[in-house]
This record gives sequence, structure tokens and C-alpha cells, in this order.
Amino acid sequence: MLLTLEGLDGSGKTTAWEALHDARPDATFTHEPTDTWYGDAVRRSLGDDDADPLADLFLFTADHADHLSRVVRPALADGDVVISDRYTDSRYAYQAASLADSEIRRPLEYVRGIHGAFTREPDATIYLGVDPETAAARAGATDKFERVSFLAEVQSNYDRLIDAEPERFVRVDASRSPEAVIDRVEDVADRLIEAFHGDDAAVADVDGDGDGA
Ligand SMILES: Nc1ncnc2c1ncn2[C@@H]1O[C@H](COP(=O)(O)OP(=O)(O)O)[C@@H](O)[C@H]1O
Ligand SMILES: Cc1cn([C@H]2C[C@H](O)[C@@H](COP(=O)(O)OP(=O)(O)O)O2)c(=O)[nH]c1=O
Repeated sequence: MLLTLEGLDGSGKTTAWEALHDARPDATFTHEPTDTWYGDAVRRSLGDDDADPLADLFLFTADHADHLSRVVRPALADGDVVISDRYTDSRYAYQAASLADSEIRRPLEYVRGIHGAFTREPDATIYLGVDPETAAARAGATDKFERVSFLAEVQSNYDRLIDAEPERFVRVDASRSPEAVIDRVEDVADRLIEAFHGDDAAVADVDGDGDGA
């Protein structure tokens, strides 16, 4: 099973992902950008305010292709639960936002289209929801994507992705304390993993809010 964590910079993904290591010691933990030279190239581009947005897109996508073939597909083939801090939706949300003023007419569909032929979509995604102001303040606004106006566009792209596939996403309120967010993410992750492996009770109430939906 492939479970991903998504959200704006500063939403607390990495904090939650690290906490999940203790709760799920047998899972394969991974992230994008990766720690390979492809990931280094991505981080160089993140530090370049003038980088071309299409060049950014293809660097991130190259890193994803390598991540898929080297880590994600082999772990899934071994039957592992794979938990990734950021994955395809980050490209759909961020690169579609950075391509908004480019010659590409429907950037979100374009970025999805590039992935369609080769990617492995997540089985479930936990979205840590926080407003762009809080996100930018927590992230420290150190790179070009951590500005409030840009994060607002990223957030609306995430909203579109969630509206299009509500059954794949579980939203978690990430404006709460770190402890509350971690508890909730651990609980939701447990339910999603159980549901994936066929536990009927978990399927019936996968977001654990008691409403049976
Ligand atoms: N729920 C929270 N409330 C307040 N601060 C948080 C919370 N979660 C994380 N932080 C802090 O915000 C910063 C970014 O958290 P991080 O987990 O790295 O987010 P992300 O991986 O989504 O960018 C860190 O300094 C972290 O300690
Ligand atoms: C994986 C990925 C990340 N990003 C951006 C989001 C972040 O601003 C930056 C670095 O990601 P990350 O290291 O996950 O940062 P953070 O922990 O602050 O969320 O790269 C993209 O624009 N596209 C992508 O495909």
C-alpha cells in the first residue's frame, strides 16, 4: 500500500511522518524531493528564484521517476506499506501554480498528464490542512514557494485535487497543536492501512470521525 502525506510547506508533514516511524516500524519511509543527486538538483533549483517553471517541473518529475523505480515500486512489490512525505500531488499542486502564468493553458491537467503514463498513484493520501499565512510563518518563508500568495494558489490546487478524488484523501486539521495533529495522523493512518488490508470496520469509518463515512 502506498500512503502519502501532502500539504503546504509548514503544515507539519515531516513532523507527522517522523512520528509515524515509531508507530509503523515495518513500513518503508521515504520522501520527495529525494536524497539522491536528482533531489540535489531539485533543491538547487528551489534556491534559484529565476529558474524556469517548466525546468523545475521536469527536475521534480525526474526525481519522482527515479524514486518510483528505485524505492517505491520495489517496496510495493515486496508487500510493504510505503509512507511518503510528499509525492505526485505536490507536483500537481505546486508546479501547476508556478505554471499558472505560462504558455501552458491548463497546467494542473498538463502536469497530471505527464505523470499519467508512468506513475503509480497513491492508494490513500493524508492532507494536512493549514492556511497559507500559518504555513508560510511556520516554514520561515526561506524559498520561492514559501510565500503566502503562492501558497494560496497551491492550496486551491490541492482543493481541486481533493474535490476530484474525495475517496483517496483524508483531511486533517493541521492548525492544532503538534501533539493533536500527530495523534490524528497516527489514527487516520492506522484506519487507512487496516481498510486497505480489508478490515470492514475501518472501511466503514476511515477518517475515524465516527460518522461512518
Ligand atoms: N501543529 C503544529 N503547530 C505548530 N508548529 C508546528 C506544528 N507542526 C509542525 N510545526 C513546526 O513548523 C515547522 C514546519 O514543520 P514541518 O513538520 O517541517 O512541516 P512540513 O514538513 O509540512 O514543511 C517546524 O518548525 C515544526 O516544528
Ligand atoms: C516534491 C515536491 C516539492 N515541491 C516543493 C515544496 C516545497 O516548497 C519544496 C521542498 O519540499 P520539502 O522538502 O518537502 O519542504 P517542506 O518540508 O517545507 O514542505 O519543494 C514542489 O514544488 N514540487 C514537488 O513535486
